[in-house]
Amino acid sequence: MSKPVKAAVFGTGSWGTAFGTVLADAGCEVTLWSRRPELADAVNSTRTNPDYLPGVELPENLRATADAAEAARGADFTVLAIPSQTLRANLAEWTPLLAPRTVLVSLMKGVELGTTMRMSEVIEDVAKVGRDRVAVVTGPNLAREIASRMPAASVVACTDEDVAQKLQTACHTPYFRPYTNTDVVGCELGGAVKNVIGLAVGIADGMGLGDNAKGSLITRGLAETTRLGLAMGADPLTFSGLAGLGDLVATCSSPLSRNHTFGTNLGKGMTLQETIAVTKQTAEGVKSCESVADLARRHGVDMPITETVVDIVHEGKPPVVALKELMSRSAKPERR
Ligand SMILES: NC(=O)c1ccc[n+]([C@@H]2O[C@H](COP(=O)([O-])OP(=O)(O)OC[C@H]3O[C@@H](n4cnc5c(N)ncnc54)[C@H](O)[C@@H]3O)[C@@H](O)[C@H]2O)c1
Ligand SMILES: O=P(O)(O)OC[C@H](O)CO
Repeated sequence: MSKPVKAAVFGTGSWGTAFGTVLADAGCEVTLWSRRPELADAVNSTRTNPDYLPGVELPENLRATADAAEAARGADFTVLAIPSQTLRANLAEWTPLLAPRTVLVSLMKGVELGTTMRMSEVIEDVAKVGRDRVAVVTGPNLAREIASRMPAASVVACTDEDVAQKLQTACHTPYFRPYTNTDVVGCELGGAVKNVIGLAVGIADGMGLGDNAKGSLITRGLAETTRLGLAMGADPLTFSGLAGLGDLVATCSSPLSRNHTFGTNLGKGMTLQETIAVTKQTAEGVKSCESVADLARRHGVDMPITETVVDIVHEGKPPVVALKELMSRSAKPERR
């Protein structure tokens, strides 16, 4: 009998715990690394994650530890599920502990501030591994639904198709259907930019602008994501797939999305500080809107919705003023 696949998941937040559950349900032996020992103890003693996924029963073959070395030991897959902006510092600490041939898997949907690096690039840079040892999981995957074993499809991206297929097998369950893709650039951009568009749609919802506005923002948001992707060498078809359109639809329609909810609060008139105070979990678009806008400028790509989100979130522009400016941009053909 072959040995079970071992997975270490760094991050016991919503998605780390939910994806760890997927891996465990698919037959892997899973160890979650938790920053706080008391959360690791709670996971092991109650078989739940009371802080992030209360009420969801966790599988027996998933356990937690606050000891990073213990989590990393012998892992075939080392999954990273922490905020994008802390990845570099966290991974620098964990790199000496990694199992020799482990595949590093990013669950994160963000772009690093300052460097404008995608998460897989940060991983290659810090852990000094080739891109064939780095994979990305992305798509319409709201953690709470997946932890409740509700059906979803996803994308497992790696430049090495064999590695993508191994991870696909490791996380395939009756409720979680992963597809492989070798377009890592497109898959990561789809995931990071949808958070920014999710903020924009949330703002529009909070302002009560209606479903036509939502449909327009999703579609034009996808157009600007695709423009950026093309400039960065991504396959444009990736953006009509799960990592692009699929994730945008889920994020922009769900009250479970932190980015959508964050935007809704801003659109209703809460200040940035008030909105941050009521947001308990990672809403990546709040920081990544700046790095995505930076990336767009570096590639000479026009991203008006992203720029508008930056203006509202970071420059304090009132949403009504931003809306007026967005709508009064010069008229142009749809495909440019
Ligand atoms: N929640 C979802 O539905 C979902 C789905 C797909 C992708 N993602 C992405 O996954 C990533 C993680 O999101 P999440 O939902 O699990 O967030 P979360 O806020 O629920 O959990 C974040 C985890 O990171 C830990 N953490 C926070 N700051 C840290 C630091 N400085 N050092 C080490 N650990 C730290 C927290 O303790 C927590 O365990 C994000 O990039 C997000 O966009 C989330
Ligand atoms: O809660 P959000 O806004 O981070 O979205 C969660 C997932 O990325 C949806 O696929």
